[in-house]
Amino acid sequence: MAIIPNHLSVLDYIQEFKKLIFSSSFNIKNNSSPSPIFSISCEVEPIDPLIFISVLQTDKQPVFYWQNQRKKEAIAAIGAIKSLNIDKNICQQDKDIDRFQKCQEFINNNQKLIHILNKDQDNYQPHFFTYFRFFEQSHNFDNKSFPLATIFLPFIQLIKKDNKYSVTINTYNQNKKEILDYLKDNFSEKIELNYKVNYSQENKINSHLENAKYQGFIDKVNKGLEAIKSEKLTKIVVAHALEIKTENKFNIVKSLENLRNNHPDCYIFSIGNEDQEYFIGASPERLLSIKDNQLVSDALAGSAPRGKNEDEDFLIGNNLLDSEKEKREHQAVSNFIFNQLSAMGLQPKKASLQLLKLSNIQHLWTPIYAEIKEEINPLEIVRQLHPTPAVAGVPIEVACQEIETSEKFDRSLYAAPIGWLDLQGNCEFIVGIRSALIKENYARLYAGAGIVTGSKPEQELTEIKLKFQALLQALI
Ligand SMILES: C=C(O[C@H]1C=CC=C(C(=O)O)[C@@H]1O)C(=O)O
Repeated sequence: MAIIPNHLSVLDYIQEFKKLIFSSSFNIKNNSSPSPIFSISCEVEPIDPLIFISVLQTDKQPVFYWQNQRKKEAIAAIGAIKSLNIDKNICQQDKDIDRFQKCQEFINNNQKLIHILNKDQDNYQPHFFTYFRFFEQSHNFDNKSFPLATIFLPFIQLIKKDNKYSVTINTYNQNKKEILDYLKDNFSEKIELNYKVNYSQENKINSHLENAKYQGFIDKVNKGLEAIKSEKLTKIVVAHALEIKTENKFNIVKSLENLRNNHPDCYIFSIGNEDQEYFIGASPERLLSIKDNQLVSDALAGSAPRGKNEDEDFLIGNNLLDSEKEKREHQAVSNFIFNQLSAMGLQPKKASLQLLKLSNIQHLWTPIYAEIKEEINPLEIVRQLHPTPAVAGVPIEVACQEIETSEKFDRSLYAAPIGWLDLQGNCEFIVGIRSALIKENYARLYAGAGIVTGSKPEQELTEIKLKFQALLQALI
């Protein structure tokens, strides 16, 4: 029996649909209950994932969005039918807790409960969404912010691949027809008709909370150079936080749209938690992707600005490729990824060193490939790869200790893994750089730069200013 009465207005339709998928009447409150979860997928007409989120998101629900224009891919997920948050207290009780392993166990336990009701939609499987803080233990923790690790299976997910769009609903309600009726009834159009654009409000920066903004960064670079000179380490990635307050609340959707327009070669991402706190950004760095057992990881380090014209750009790119100092900074990353994958029994292969040209900056880039022959948990690989020397340094442990003492702010999710995993062992993780933590009218923007022997504080400052500028342009 079709459940949608003919008289439903477009607005009612959305309310009814939200009630159906988020409603507690079908939800078993106890998270440990082994109740079966039914997963229903359906191809839908094209819909902008940002509009999808804006219309369907309700308060107190986590959201996950990412989009890569160059790859013609996007994912959006809302709500959590199952979730696990690993917070600081759990780790204080049990020091040996491995947050990556716990998340993998969460997947293993829950995937047994998932019944895929329409197997014909093979390409569109339910995904788990997950993200981590940079540090497992840190005295800089801001308690109210995101937990050490989060993983969830959403109530609803949209996937765009090339020009195909699909919606997956995970529910305790096994009435597949009822849900499919909604999805097949001009779903995308009805969502779009409900979208209210809120672009009118101008926003202005009220105050820069951090007055001695950049001197602190120069000091940290000099401290890093001293540690390198004393042979404590050979590389350190020094990050800086720029805190701003604006007159009005940040418009997250508008900011993401700006990021998407300005950075078509990056992964644009947004994670929102139940407290309406967001972590958003435009990252060029893929930590890991696995598709049909083929693994790819990007070593990305060594930077230069883009030229004002083609000739200048070509020259700057060539200088970057020839720079002994930039190559050293880069190789620390490619060697680390190569060695970590080898230590796991994989046989990685490095592609040749190349340039990744983004709209505002260019990087040295080495893609690294490996075939996964035996069963290795994707999250175990993530654990082995995080943090890379592109965001920490060499040796990793010493660099992390230095970072902790010299940085006075909470890195939170900055420079840490963000990603999804499906039920067939495919996954994709990015590194959460070029990012900002936002709540209402407050934002903390993050940018970092790798320091090795020969690094010049003023040049590193120019690099992080370039990174901040790109974010600020999108946020305000
Ligand atoms: C740590 C950041 O970038 C890393 C990734 C690529 C290039 C980098 C560099 O050249 O310093 C950094 O290692 C950041 O943007 O916050």
